[in-house]
Amino acid sequence: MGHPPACDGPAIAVSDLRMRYGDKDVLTGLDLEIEPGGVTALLGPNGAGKTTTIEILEGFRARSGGDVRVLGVDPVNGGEAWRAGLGIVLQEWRDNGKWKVRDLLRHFGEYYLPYADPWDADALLDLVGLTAQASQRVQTLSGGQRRRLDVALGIIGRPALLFLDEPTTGFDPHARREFHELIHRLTDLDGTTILLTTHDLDEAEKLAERILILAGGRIIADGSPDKLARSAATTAEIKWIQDGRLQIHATDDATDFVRQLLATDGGTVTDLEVHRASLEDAYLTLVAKFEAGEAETAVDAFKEVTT
Ligand SMILES: Nc1ncnc2c1ncn2[C@@H]1O[C@H](COP(=O)(O)OP(=O)(O)OP(=O)(O)O)[C@@H](O)[C@H]1O
Repeated sequence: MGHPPACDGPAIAVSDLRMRYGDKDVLTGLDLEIEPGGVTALLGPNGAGKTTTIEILEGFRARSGGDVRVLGVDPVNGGEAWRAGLGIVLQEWRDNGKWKVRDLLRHFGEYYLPYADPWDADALLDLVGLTAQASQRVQTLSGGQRRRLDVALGIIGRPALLFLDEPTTGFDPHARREFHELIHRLTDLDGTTILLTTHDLDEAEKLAERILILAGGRIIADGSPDKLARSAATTAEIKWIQDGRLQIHATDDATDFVRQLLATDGGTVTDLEVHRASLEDAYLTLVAKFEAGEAETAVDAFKEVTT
């Protein structure tokens, strides 16, 4: 027994998902399909509806309309066995402070016994890098250690699908890098499907092979970080040093420009750098276009480079 029963089809299948709070439409027809395995990042400005979407997928929130299947089941009807297939790491929770780390993990692991073969607490502590803290009380952990414990609690039942809501908020760069390695290990080791929300574009680029951008109540862009970055601007910035002076040039054809530069410079060019638009550039451009009412232009620009 490894994973709890997973489905054969997509891990997540959503069509025409709608959510209205009072008279405010937050989701207005969201379509989404995620195949098992890999990391998908859900991005979007504050208030776009990321948490709402994730909560609907987790079965914590009833939707206003549309069709949703998570591990083949409508979350509204998801029973305990279905829930055991999900791992959930919420934005922040501060319970269980007096528990010792290993004891808390063992305790949580027992809940999964009817459905799955949970991680052994010590093996999991090793995986998340908390072996040295095993006998400490939870309230004495640092922020980064606490977050790693949150992840351990989220994955102890070997979920087929893991939701991470802004997992590295408040991490220092070292803790962030360790966390990213942990996420890679999870997908490599267990084939876990991961859906994460983040405001950190750099993190999305490092972790996810697929990026979804939510704005105006639906997904306005969907593709790899690389393709998304290229959608924003085809212009590259080229920097180099020549005769001891920094030179900067913007061009649509970086390869051709560099070829010509090197062919004609007589060997004096050094420190050559080609800078393409980053995912952050692409994201900000897309969302700005969207908010300026140029939704279709923004989406079309993205489609051009992804199809
Ligand atoms: N229970 C609720 N009742 C009424 N409105 C809500 C409720 N929950 C969320 N909203 C509203 O729905 C919109 C989307 O909120 P949500 O938290 O899903 O966005 P988000 O994309 O996760 O935002 P953030 O990036 O700030 O976390 C916001 O305008 C929010 O005020």
